[in-house]
Amino acid sequence: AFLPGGRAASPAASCSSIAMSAAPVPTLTASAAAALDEELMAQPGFSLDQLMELAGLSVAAAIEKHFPLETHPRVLAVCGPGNNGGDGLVAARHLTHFGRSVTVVLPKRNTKVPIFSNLVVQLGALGVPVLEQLPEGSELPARFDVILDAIFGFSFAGDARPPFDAILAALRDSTVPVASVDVPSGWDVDKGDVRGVGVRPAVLVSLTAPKGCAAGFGGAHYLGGRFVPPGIADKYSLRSLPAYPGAEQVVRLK
Ligand SMILES: NC(=O)C1=CN([C@@H]2O[C@H](COP(=O)(O)OP(=O)(O)OC[C@H]3O[C@@H](n4cnc5c(N)ncnc54)[C@H](O)[C@@H]3O)[C@@H](O)[C@H]2O)[C@@H](O)CC1
Ligand SMILES: [K+]
Repeated sequence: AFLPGGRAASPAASCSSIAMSAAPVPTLTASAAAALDEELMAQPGFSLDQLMELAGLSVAAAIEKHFPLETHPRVLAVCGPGNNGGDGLVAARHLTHFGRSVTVVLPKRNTKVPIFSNLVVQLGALGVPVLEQLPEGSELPARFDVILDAIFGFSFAGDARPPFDAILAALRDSTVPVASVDVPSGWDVDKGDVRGVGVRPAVLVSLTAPKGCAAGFGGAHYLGGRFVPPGIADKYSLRSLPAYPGAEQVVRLK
């Protein structure tokens, strides 16, 4: 089921579209995604905590749908220094409540913004190990059934700096299936894996709307982040995104 088509793009929208299912799915450029994010907080007055909670819940729901608990009980959530990493911390908490055995890797702790410290405390209360370093690449297949890539999202730019460069390389080489949050880490947000150094996810969970890089993604593609009001959907030409069925937190695009 698709919502009625969107109106003409506003200058701020910077949207294009990708043909992935029955109808073209609109995409956001990195700059439009950042502007939309700010607008959600300024106009309907969402707090970052609210958006991050819904985003992380969507990610956990996608993992729950795609990777059965019986075959994929052990999840490694690798979390970066920004809000993409925050989504990963939230998803790790929900996945633990869903019955998964979750381990978090958080190489750079954000101690300045209380949201992040609180998320780490919440994981501690659930007994989730929070590591500073990625386990050896050779250990990953024996210890984990799925890796959540919450390293970088739509604000990533340039070459990944240490220690994330080595982490990206290890995930890229691993045989453990990767599920990426919003953007496959290491990919150019608008153009895709142009440098050939990014992760190679089996699953992508786009938040709010797919970013331009999703056009080059061949795996299972979900949309989550169920918080966009009609006025903002119109402004960014997102009206033609698929509707979420019932109480679902994700909808599969491909
Ligand atoms: N409206 C939305 O779409 C929402 C987005 N959220 C998430 O927020 C993400 C964007 O968050 P942010 O803007 O905090 O940015 P990111 O999480 O994409 O990354 C920013 C961090 O990465 C670092 N960084 C950037 N390039 C780097 C490089 N080359 N090497 C090493 N470090 C680098 C920056 O210094 C910063 O610490 C989205 O992708 C999504 O996952 C959600 O949390 C909330 C709602
Ligand atoms: K990511």
